[in-house]
This record gives sequence, C-alpha cells and structure tokens, in this order.
Amino acid sequence: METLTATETQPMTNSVQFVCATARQQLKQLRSPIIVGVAGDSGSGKTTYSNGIRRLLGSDLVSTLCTDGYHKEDREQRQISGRLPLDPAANHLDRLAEHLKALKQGKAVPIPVYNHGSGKFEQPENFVPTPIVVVEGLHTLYPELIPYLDFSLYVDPDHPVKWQWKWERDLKRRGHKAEQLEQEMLQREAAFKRWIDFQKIDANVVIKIFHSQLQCLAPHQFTGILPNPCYKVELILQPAPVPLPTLPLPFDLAAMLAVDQPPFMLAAVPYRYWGRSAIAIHLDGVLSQKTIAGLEDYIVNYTGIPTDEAIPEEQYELTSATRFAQLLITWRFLEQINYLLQKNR
Ligand SMILES: Nc1ncnc2c1ncn2[C@@H]1O[C@H](COP(=O)(O)OP(=O)(O)OP(=O)(O)O)[C@@H](O)[C@H]1O
Ligand SMILES: O=C(CO)[C@H](O)[C@H](O)COP(=O)(O)O
Repeated sequence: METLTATETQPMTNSVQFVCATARQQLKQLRSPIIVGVAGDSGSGKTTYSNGIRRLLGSDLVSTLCTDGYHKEDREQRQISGRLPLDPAANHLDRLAEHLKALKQGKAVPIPVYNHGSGKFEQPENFVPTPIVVVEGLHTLYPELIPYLDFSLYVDPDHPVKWQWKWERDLKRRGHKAEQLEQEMLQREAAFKRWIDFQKIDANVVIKIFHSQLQCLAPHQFTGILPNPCYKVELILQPAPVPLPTLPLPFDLAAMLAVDQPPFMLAAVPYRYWGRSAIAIHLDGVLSQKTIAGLEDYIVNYTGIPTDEAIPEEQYELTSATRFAQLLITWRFLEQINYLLQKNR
C-alpha cells in the first residue's frame, strides 16, 4: 500500500481516495474478519461507541455481536441464585471462545440471544461475519478471548456518570424495578472491581468519561454556558503501529474568542498507562457542530462510504465530546486496519 498523505489545508488527493477505495475492496475480500472487542461494565456506553464505529464505516462492513446471550442464567434464574452476570463463571465464555474461533475462520455461528426487555433468552440467531465484527460485552477482553481480537476498546465512565446512565436506561428501557435495581447496582460495585475493571490494562483504546470539569479552570467565577449533561472524555490511546496521514480539525479560532461561546478544552498528553506508552486526549465542553461535521466529513471521505448513514435516534443526545471521541476512535481503528491489511499482503 502506498504512503497516505494529506495536509490540513489540502483536500484529500485522488491518490488517497484511490487507496481508501482499495482498502474497502481489500476488506470485502478478507476471508478472516477483523474482530474488535469492546468491554466495560453494564451501561458504560459499549453499544453507544460500537454504533459510532458502525455508522462511520457502514453496516455493509461492520456487524455487532453482543455477548449478553452467553449468560448462563436469565433474569429470573439470577434472582434465585443470587449470581451476577459480571461473574465470568456465570457465562459460557468457553462457547464464546469457540464461536470467535469459528468467526475468525470466516464461518457463520449460531449466537445465543438475550432479550433485555423480557429478561429471557430467545432463539439463537445465525451470525454471518462481515469484514469487521464488533464483539461487545462484559468479558470481551478476557485472556481466553484476546487471541481472536485485532483491536480492543474498554469503556470506563466515572462512577456517578455510569450510575446515572444505567439507572435511567434500566428503569426506562429494560423494565427493572427501582428497589431491586438499586440493590443489584450496589452489589455490582465490588463485582465490577473484581471481574471487569482489569480488562482496561491492555486495551488499545480506553475511553474515560467524567462530568465536565471545565468549571475548575475558572477559579473566581465561571460564566460559561454548558449544556446539561456535559461530559469530559479522556481517550487513552496506544500509539498506532503505522500512523495514517494528518487528520485535520476544522476550527474557527475567532469564534473561540467570543465570551458567549460555549467553553471547551482539547489537550494531548503523552504518558505511561499501566506501564506502557500511551497518549491521552482530553476533551471537555462543546465543540461547534461545524467542527465536528468537518472532521466527520473528512473521515467519511477517507473511508469512501457513498452515503452517510443517519445518526440513530437514541444517539441524538450525544454531546460533542462523545461524537468527537467516536471519530478519533474510528480514526485510530482505521490505522489498525491499514496496518493489518499491509501485513496481510
Ligand atoms: N457517551 C454517552 N453520552 C451520553 N449518554 C450515553 C453515552 N454512552 C452511554 N450513554 C447512556 O447510557 C446508556 C447505556 O449505554 P449503552 O447501551 O451504550 O451501554 P452498554 O455498555 O452497551 O450497556 P449494556 O452492556 O448493559 O447493554 C445509553 O442508553 C445512554 O442513555
Ligand atoms: O450486565 C449486564 C450487561 O448488559 C446486564 O445486566 C445483563 O446482560 C443482564 O441483563 P438484565 O439486567 O437486563 O437482565
């Protein structure tokens, strides 16, 4: 594959678009899919971030496998046994490993399905791998599954953010009862630390989410206007083996100088994360729609997707920090794809 070049001021050249089109073709011809693992606690945003990748790369290339179907017990059985789905022993991880192995060989597999509306299992579905398969679930980055993964994400919202997301989602959309839910969520905290949290150590990308911290930067009186909720996202990225060309951020500096603009912050800080080299991108506040749309256009052009898939309704409320993070993650993933395709040649 030739070297990709583009600069901040130039539109993408024909040669770059040609390479992208070639990458799409190469992906479609892969006999073994590229598998992305997305792990994190329940209600941490795994589906939200996986959907971001699928929307940007297109559902002809990307499909998602949710591992909740591999739980051993349904909701009623768990209420009797007192076991939590976070316990790896409460899941058929051995079956999941076999399925990932078969998918890696390009074979279809019958995946078990769990219905969160009813709390019951349904008939297995025949899962036919697309060139990119996103596997999301509580234990996706467990040692027995890692050998089948080409790229990994760990979603790690701060405790109050996660509590609020799970609480609202489980009550409104998963038919849980408040009292039982509170008890289970408290019980889950130790289980999370014990069985889930460590998976972040080796992830290619860790996504940390906090409530906005911008007000701390105004020691006297903060006068900025921020939406509610407003999040700070910290992306901890393993450096790419082969970086892609410049990713331009269309940015109006003059607008930033106006006092009535929503505040924001962007920082890139190299550091060591669990003993390995990483770069942390901090994004807080609100970037303009124009900036986000410009960045998204660049990536969409790069990937050569002919039509822009609409943002799913449940993602309308996503803040600019989340959308920006989704774009950067997709870019980092494209770097990985580029590297894997080069290695495969
Ligand atoms: N980045 C985000 N910005 C705003 N809200 C979010 C974000 N990520 C998740 N949420 C909220 O949290 C809820 C749970 O997110 P999501 O379904 O992505 O989590 P999950 O990790 O896939 O959960 P589960 O494993 O339990 O299925 C969403 O319905 C949404 O309301
Ligand atoms: O940890 C979880 C991953 O989403 C869920 O709690 C688990 O899948 C069981 O679902 P439910 O709570 O809807 O019965």
